[in-house]
Amino acid sequence: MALNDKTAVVTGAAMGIGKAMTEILLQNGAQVAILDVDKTAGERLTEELNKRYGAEKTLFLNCNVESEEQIKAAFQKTVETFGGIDILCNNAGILNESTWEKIVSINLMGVIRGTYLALEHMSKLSGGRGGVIVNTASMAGLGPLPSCPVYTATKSGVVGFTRAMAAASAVSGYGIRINVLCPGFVQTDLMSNMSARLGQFSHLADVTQQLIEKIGIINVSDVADCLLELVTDETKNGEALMLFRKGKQYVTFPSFSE
Ligand SMILES: NC(=O)C1=CN([C@@H]2O[C@H](COP(=O)(O)OP(=O)(O)OC[C@H]3O[C@@H](n4cnc5c(N)ncnc54)[C@H](O)[C@@H]3O)[C@@H](O)[C@H]2O)C=CC1
Ligand SMILES: CCCCCC(=O)CC\C=C/C=C/C=C/[C@@H](O)[C@@H](O)CCCC(=O)O
Repeated sequence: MALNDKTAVVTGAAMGIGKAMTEILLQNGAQVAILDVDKTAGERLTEELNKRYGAEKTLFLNCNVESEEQIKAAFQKTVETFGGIDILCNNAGILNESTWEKIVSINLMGVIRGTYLALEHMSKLSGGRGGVIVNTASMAGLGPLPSCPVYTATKSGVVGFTRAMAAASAVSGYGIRINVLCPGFVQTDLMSNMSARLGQFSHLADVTQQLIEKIGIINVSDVADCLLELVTDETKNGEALMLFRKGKQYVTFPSFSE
């Protein structure tokens, strides 16, 4: 899939991995709606990107993925501005084991909300052009991170939701491919103040630090490169792409169909 003049929506796009996703999509010719709950950071980034890529290429929309209403309004504005939606990156996420219901609401329910609302614009069954959805999970969605049980649960949920939705899309004829990214540790703000983010599991911060040293930390640009692969490679649907310092790998899951 060539990205020239395609329209992408990225959630949690004001910084970190979402910002890098936005940049790689712009570099490849897409126009991008930048959705984020942080208005100051979102507006600052948009101003910077406007200078580099042209004001008609980006649109900042203040949006909390906990709110169905706000997502709905943001998608509507994107469609009015750019004429449709071809690519959705459900990327917004947090790590704070103390506010566990909020992690579920943002990391898992935010992905489900975003996907269902985007189908109304993207699905060929409802007059859309089809396209591709990429969800950001984590390596923690493939194997447990003992210091973050709820974060692990949300990311496992995102992996399962993506794979089921990809199969539903293929069988139903939505014309949408749906894939999931599973990065290991990435250098972003989410990795700061780790002990505080672990809540009642802060005593496991050292164990996590050892795992970080063992598997390494990657850069946001490594994740953005993998996003581009999942967006452009039209053979990929229902795939989980894991990446950490050692490299990237499509995950093989057990099959129960035979
Ligand atoms: N940093 C890491 O080591 C890894 C991060 N991830 C995942 O990548 C995604 C992005 O994380 P990072 O860039 O590292 O974090 P970050 O903290 O650097 O950036 C997250 C962005 O999401 C926004 N955001 C937070 N809550 C939101 C909400 N309710 N609605 C809309 N926007 C919201 C923030 O304002 C921020 O701009 C998350 O889903 C995270 O779980 C996955 C694997 C590793
Ligand atoms: C605490 C910071 C979380 C950062 C956000 C992430 O999503 C990063 C997740 C990165 C890696 C997860 C790896 C999970 C590994 C498990 O499968 C398990 O093998 C680890 C068991 C502990 C160990 O072997 O030491």
